Amino acid sequence: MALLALEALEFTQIIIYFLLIYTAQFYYKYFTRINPLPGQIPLPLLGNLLGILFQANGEIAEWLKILNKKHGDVFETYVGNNRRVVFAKAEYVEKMMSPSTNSNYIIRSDDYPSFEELGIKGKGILLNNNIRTWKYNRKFLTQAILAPSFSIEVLHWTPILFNELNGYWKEIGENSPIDFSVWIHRFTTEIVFQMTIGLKVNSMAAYFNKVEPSKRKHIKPNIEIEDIENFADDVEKGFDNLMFALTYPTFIRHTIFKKRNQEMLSHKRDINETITTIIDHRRNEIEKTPVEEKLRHDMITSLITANTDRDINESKYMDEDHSKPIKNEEIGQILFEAFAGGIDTTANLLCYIIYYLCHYPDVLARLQKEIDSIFGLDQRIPTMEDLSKMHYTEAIFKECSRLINTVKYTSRVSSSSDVVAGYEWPANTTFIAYFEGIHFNSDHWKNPHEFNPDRFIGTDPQKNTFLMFGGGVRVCPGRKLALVEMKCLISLIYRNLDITLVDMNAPLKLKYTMVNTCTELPIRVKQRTKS
Ligand code: HEM
Repeated sequence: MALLALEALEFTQIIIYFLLIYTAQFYYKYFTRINPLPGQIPLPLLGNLLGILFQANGEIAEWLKILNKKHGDVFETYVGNNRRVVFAKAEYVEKMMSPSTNSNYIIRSDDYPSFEELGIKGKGILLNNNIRTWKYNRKFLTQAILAPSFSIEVLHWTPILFNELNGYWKEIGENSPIDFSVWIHRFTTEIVFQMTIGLKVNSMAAYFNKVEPSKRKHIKPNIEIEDIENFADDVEKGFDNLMFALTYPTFIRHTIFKKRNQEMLSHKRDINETITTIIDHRRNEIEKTPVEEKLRHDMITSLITANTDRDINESKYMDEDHSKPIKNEEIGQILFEAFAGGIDTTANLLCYIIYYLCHYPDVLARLQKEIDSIFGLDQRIPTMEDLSKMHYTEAIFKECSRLINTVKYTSRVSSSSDVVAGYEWPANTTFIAYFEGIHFNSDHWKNPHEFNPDRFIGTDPQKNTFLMFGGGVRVCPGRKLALVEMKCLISLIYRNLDITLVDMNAPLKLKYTMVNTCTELPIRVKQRTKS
């Protein structure tokens, strides 16, 4: 018995010694780190997690805002034991935002252990740090969405789906509040699915049935996947999960938040299953299509047929690693990122735009004047030429993005040592370009907190002072698609509708995950009568 107690004591002592040595080592490394910057002193393993949880409500973006206010344009923060150097000034992010393919800043982040757990390590585009596969996958996405035919398709589908949306709004009537945030996520889901897999998923119809059960519509499913119409919710949950995975160190996720971690993994498995069914469905269709018959030209077909006998891709990207057909799991991750990028970012930005237009009637009047000058009383569908004339509309989009920031920051890891912001940094340093800080920096913007779309009229912002879509080699590949879709939709909305907020005093309700999500935006919709 005494021997056992002695052994237990020894074991406890060993653990205590180990912790003391670990902590001493951690703080030795911390206090002798290269280029010490202001920031909160980290705890071993936890980094600044306590500050993030208790001062910033668990949101890293909010934490950066607090540090930016306290320490200025250059500071540091810790995620677990890993240091992040943060910049909130255009000059400092210049190298990170270099478009050169020889850039030292191609890698977005280090590989978190959660990437392996989620099965996304080295896959897809957004968080893929394997430069070879990232390049290949990105080329596929950009080839599909930057082709002029893709924009033409967006112009074709946006009015059709707007008419469907407005049909439901007419039935709901002008006196009942409508949650624009939910409807617009449903709308962008429908557009993205149409553009990437060529299928209607009845996202808006299903929501109409939910809010107006007495007027239920019959929904004819195009693909037998349970709950596919609610995919926008999956995307939101996916971003929330990713943020959880990026915020909490592994041992915390596996202990205190074990249940939450399991939910995250189970949600990812469900999404994978849904996307695999979508891919199998299309594979089947392709197999059944006679060889002499042309295949539909959409993103999923381009991914499935790549490097096969039925390859529909005009230009072939091949290297020693990529001469074989793309595997299902890789196709799935690329598709998911196209869905996620296309659904959430655009939908949330449209919420900010509607909110600001309701609060600034003079800006709305100028937008309406621009739209009327392009379209008059003509109800024709917008063309690319029409969209190219919508300068004031685009300025509004930019000003809303500057003030609300759909994405508040991005990161890059240096591949070799470099001088940044006047300091020499070793290779493998992680830098954060804090967009929100840059967008509010009074060195770059006059009266930065004022809503003024005119600041984007007639002059281009100084280099790297406006980073709505990020920059450099990892700039958002969906930027053109997003602008075409949003201009087309806004022109349709304000040619046909008068929109008012249910509560003019309510602030915009936002929650930051990987994107700045508008959680609710109750509006009233009145059909516009033109005289
Ligand atoms: C208003 C709409 C959008 C905004 C504000 C937005 C913003 C951004 C930002 C800030 C980044 C990070 C860039 C960087 O690190 O420098 C990004 C990356 C990305 N976006 Fe978008 N985005 C939008 C729409 C889209 C759409 C429609 C798609 C897809 C169809 C998309 C797909 C992606 C992908 C795949 C990446 C990762 C690129 C890479 O790592 O190489 N985004 N986006």
